[in-house]
Amino acid sequence: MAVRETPGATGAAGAAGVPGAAGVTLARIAGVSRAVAATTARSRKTALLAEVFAETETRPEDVPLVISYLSGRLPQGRIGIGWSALKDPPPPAADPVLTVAATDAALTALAGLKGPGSRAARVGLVRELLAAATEEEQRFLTRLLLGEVRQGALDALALEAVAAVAGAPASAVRRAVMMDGSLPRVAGTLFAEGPAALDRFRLTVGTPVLPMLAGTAPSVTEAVRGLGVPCAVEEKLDGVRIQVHRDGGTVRVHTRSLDDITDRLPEVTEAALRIDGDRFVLDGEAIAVGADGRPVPFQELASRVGSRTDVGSARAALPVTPVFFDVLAAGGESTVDLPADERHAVLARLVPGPLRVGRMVVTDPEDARQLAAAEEFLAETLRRGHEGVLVKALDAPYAAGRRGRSWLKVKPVHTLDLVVLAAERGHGRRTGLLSNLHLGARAADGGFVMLGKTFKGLTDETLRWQTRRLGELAVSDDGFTVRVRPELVVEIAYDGVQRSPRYPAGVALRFARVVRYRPDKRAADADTIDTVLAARPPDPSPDPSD
Ligand SMILES: Nc1ncnc2c1ncn2[C@@H]1O[C@H](COP(=O)(O)OP(=O)(O)OP(=O)(O)O)[C@@H](O)[C@H]1O
Repeated sequence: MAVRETPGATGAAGAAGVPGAAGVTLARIAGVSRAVAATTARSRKTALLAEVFAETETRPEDVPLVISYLSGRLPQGRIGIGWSALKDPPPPAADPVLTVAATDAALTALAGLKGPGSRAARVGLVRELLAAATEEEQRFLTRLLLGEVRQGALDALALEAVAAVAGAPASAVRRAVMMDGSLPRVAGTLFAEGPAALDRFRLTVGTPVLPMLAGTAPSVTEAVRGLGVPCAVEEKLDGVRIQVHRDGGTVRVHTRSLDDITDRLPEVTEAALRIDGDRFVLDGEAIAVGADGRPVPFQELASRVGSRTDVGSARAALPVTPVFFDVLAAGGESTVDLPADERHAVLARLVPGPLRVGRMVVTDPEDARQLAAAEEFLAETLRRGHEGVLVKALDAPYAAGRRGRSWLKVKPVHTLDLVVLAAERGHGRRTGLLSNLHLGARAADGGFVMLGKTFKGLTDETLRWQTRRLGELAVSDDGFTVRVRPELVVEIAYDGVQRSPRYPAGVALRFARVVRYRPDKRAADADTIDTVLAARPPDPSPDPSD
């Protein structure tokens, strides 16, 4: 494997970290990463990024890699390299000649190794890669491979920098990214082909786009008043988000993270084929309703969606129904830019009433009687066993992939989506299993702040699953606590927040318990420490578990 470019190929400019024909070096990325983290000024960060993007002019194929590495993502996803393979690096190279392209080639080769002996081969390849890296590059690479390069806010800055360098309006780049879901990919095309290529990133029936997400509001009244415009108040159904694409006789069903689950939910395909229309994209929720007419708990539904085997008997045991609340395309034409009330009119023409979410409309956000009716709608929705409501501004377009300010969810049960930072080995009945989870919220600097631990709420099946999964993510193990790459998101119920000097934020969760894992979320989607503190004021009573 050739991970080292010959110094002659990069020339003097290459040695200084500026790309020649061979491309951007890892040293350059490590330097920019450090400089961006060290400045708080947004404009300076954007300028630093624009500078490095401009250097890829002769090699636009490097742009996706530069963006991915700077934001701490590996295009290969998980590659099965843990701390043990990285802790004793070989002597570093003297000069920075390792390019991002060569690094990517090495990691692709490494990720492709499977089967017996592959672990040793992976370790061998990683050592070869490290040997080609300078000391600074080794440090960056190690952090990258362990998932420690976290630049949460980088994507928005990188988008502005990409637009500036390519001479395209930021709004056009943002739109393309919404449709494609990947800034690295959009930037690569933009740099290679110019701004006209952005037109290609349009919503097309058959290609999933990231769904629009909701913010949170403490009450219906505050949500409606906060939006300040006519709103729809819709049932919040507790199921699995589905995006259904029908193109003639072909239907594809995608999850919120764009996984294709068509084969697992045949009922959804059948329902989509019964709709009177042939080229459309619908956004909704797959729910399961019990014999009593109430929705069944999400966990049961999740195991149905998660299992690929024996769909037939799973379906017989727990049939699901799609319920739609938005339309992204109809008659083959994108509707995402239409305001929500027009989209709803399209939805109502296309989808029969029983397959549409229950809703009411508030025409005047200051009208006390309408607000009272909206509060009553929430109460009634909860009585029928649903989770809460979504309040949606009727004048807003569909903001794919964004936690829009025009959708606000209101639900009484507060849970947090936290990231598993580590797990302790269990004892007694749980010997041999990873049990007590260390839970972290996202911090402003891209890291995580630990807020507590829990081993409650875990079923035997979940314990076995998490032991296996956390083992794969392990970065260190002192025999008691296994630290992991911060990737798994878990939904936690809790009774409040209390002061606790033992935790870095000075607060800890009271009676935290696991509700469910959220495989549909990434660590970047987890709740922030600010959300946690805003949701529940610290309680001055001491931590009973201290
Ligand atoms: N009427 C509805 N409109 C939009 N989303 C709905 C609706 N009913 C249920 N949902 C679900 O609620 C989610 C919206 O909340 P949000 O975007 O915050 O996702 P989330 O973080 O998964 O929320 P939660 O954990 O509260 O379910 C959607 O992803 C969708 O799955």
